[in-house]
Amino acid sequence: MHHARLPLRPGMAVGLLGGSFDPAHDGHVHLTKTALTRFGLDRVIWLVSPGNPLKAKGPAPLSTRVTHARDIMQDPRVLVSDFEAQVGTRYTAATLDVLLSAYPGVRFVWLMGADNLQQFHRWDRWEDILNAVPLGVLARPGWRQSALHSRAARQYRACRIHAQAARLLAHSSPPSWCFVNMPMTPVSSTQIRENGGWTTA
Ligand SMILES: Nc1ncnc2c1ncn2[C@@H]1O[C@H](COP(=O)(O)OP(=O)(O)OP(=O)(O)O)[C@@H](O)[C@H]1O
Ligand SMILES: O=C(O)c1ccc[n+]([C@@H]2O[C@H](COP(=O)([O-])O)[C@@H](O)[C@H]2O)c1
Repeated sequence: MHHARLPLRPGMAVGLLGGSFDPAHDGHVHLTKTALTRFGLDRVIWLVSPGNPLKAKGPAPLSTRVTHARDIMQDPRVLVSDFEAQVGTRYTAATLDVLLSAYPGVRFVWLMGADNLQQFHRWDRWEDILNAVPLGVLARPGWRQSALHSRAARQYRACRIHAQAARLLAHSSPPSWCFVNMPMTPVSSTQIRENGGWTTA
């Protein structure tokens, strides 16, 4: 399980944004900047997935997606990484197992758009994820209500941190989660692919 060492130090609050990034777009940038500010994070790592386990169709080649993501996301606090391919994981729970043991003392927070919270209970070992790291959820067009009524949200209602206390999230003990609104960026990778803005040749 060798990987290029990530530049993280104990005590840092580090957001993890997993995604296909097929391709990366302004919505991802916007989510990341909002998360840095609202959750008081020191760093965000984009974990460019080798392939979402729930999606049947494979994405564009990993190196293409990483290169494009690095072009789009230019902020010294953000690192675009192919960590999952390096360590051979594609399930989030497994990725977190590796990260938590390799970087003790780092305060990881798993970030996601509200659409992902809605189907979060279908992820492999989803309750292990919630028990491993705090979860920071950012609103996305059309998904606020269904996300807040999702199975995970209902089951873990008591562990929700109010948006006004979002800066406590990285310092809270899991299970904990926080739902933060942000100005909507109505863009998606699906839309870009359908408009021919991204070719997977
Ligand atoms: N416009 C957006 N606003 C807020 N969150 C977003 C936005 N676009 C993507 N996200 C979030 O970013 C993460 C990674 O997204 P992903 O790479 O799947 O992009 P996507 O646009 O959702 O792709 P696709 O359309 O192929 O499903 C997910 O947690 C997703 O919820
Ligand atoms: O671990 C799982 O079972 C799982 C199921 C669906 C999605 N994920 C992760 O969620 C992130 C968002 O995926 P995607 O394809 O919607 O961009 C990405 O890091 C995936 O690996 C993880």
